[in-house]
Amino acid sequence: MLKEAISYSLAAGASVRIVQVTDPHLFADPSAQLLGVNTALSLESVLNTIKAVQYPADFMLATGDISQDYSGESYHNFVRAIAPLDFPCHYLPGNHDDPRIMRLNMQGPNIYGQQRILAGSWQIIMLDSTVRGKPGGHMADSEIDLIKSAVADQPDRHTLLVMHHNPILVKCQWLDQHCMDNGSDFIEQVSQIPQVKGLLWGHVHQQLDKKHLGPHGAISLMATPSTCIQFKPLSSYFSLDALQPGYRLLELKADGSMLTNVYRVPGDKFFPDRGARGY
Ligand SMILES: Nc1ncnc2c1ncn2[C@@H]1O[C@@H]2COP(=O)(O)O[C@H]2[C@H]1O
Ligand SMILES: [Fe+2]
Repeated sequence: MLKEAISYSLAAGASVRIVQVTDPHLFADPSAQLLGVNTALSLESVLNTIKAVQYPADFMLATGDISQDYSGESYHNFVRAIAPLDFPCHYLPGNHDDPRIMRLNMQGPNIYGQQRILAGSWQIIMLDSTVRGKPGGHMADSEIDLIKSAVADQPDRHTLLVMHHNPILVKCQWLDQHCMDNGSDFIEQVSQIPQVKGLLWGHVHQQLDKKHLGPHGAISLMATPSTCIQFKPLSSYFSLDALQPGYRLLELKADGSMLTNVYRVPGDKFFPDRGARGY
C-alpha cells in the first residue's frame, strides 16, 4: 500500500529547490570528535554556510548517518541544529542509524521520515538501502516495488530517487566493499522507468557527478560530501581528504532537467587526523 505523500504546492512551472546534507555522524556529546573533527561544529558550519547564501530551498534532504553513537540525543542535536534554517526536513536512514531510535527522536515540526514528496512537476522518493547490522547496503525488492507504485501513481512527474548507499562503485576499494550490493541491477531496473531522472545518495563522503545512459536518456548519479570527515577519492586503503565539509544544492526544473552543485565550508578550519586508519 502506497503511503500518503507530502505535497508542496509551487507556482506553475517553478523549479523545486533542495538542500541536501548527509552523514553528519553526530554524538550525544556535542564536543565529541570523529577522527579529529568535531561533528557538531562541522555540521553547524555547513548550516551557517547554507544560511549565508540564502538559497530559497523548498526543503532539505538528510540522507543518513545522522548519528555516530545510536543515541536519541544525537538526533535531538540534529533537529536543534537545523531549526534556524527553517526548512522542512525529509530524512532517511544510513548504516550508522538505528531506524527505530531515529524515528522516535527525529521529531519536530516539519520533520518527516522516509516518504514520497510531491513538489512542482517532480516526485522525490526517499528509499531505505540499509541492511541491519551491516555497513554495506542492499535495495530490497519492496523498495523497488515502492518506486514502481509511486511512479504509477504520479506518471506525469519527473522522479528523483534518494538513498544512503552508492549504487555504483566509487573506486575506493576499502569503501566499495560497503556499497549497495545489488547496485548495478538496481540502476538497470530503474533506468527502464522513463520518469526517473536522477539518483542521489550520501555514504561515500566525497562528491561524484556522473551520468548513466539508459534507454530513456541520461540519468544523473550524484554523491555528496559529508558534513564532517571526507574520504579521499580513488584510494585503495582508508584515507581521509583535507577537503572541507560540504553540502549539495539542487534545482529540479519543470522540464525534467536539473542544475546541481556541491559547495564546501570556506577556509580550512576542519583538520581530520590524516593518520587515521578507520573508525
Ligand atoms: N579502515 C576501514 N576499512 C573498511 N571499512 C571501514 C574502515 N573504517 C571504517 N569503515 C567502515 O566503512 C564505512 C564507510 O562510511 P560510514 O560512515 O558508513 O562508516 C564506515 C565504517 O563502517
Ligand atoms: Fe554511511
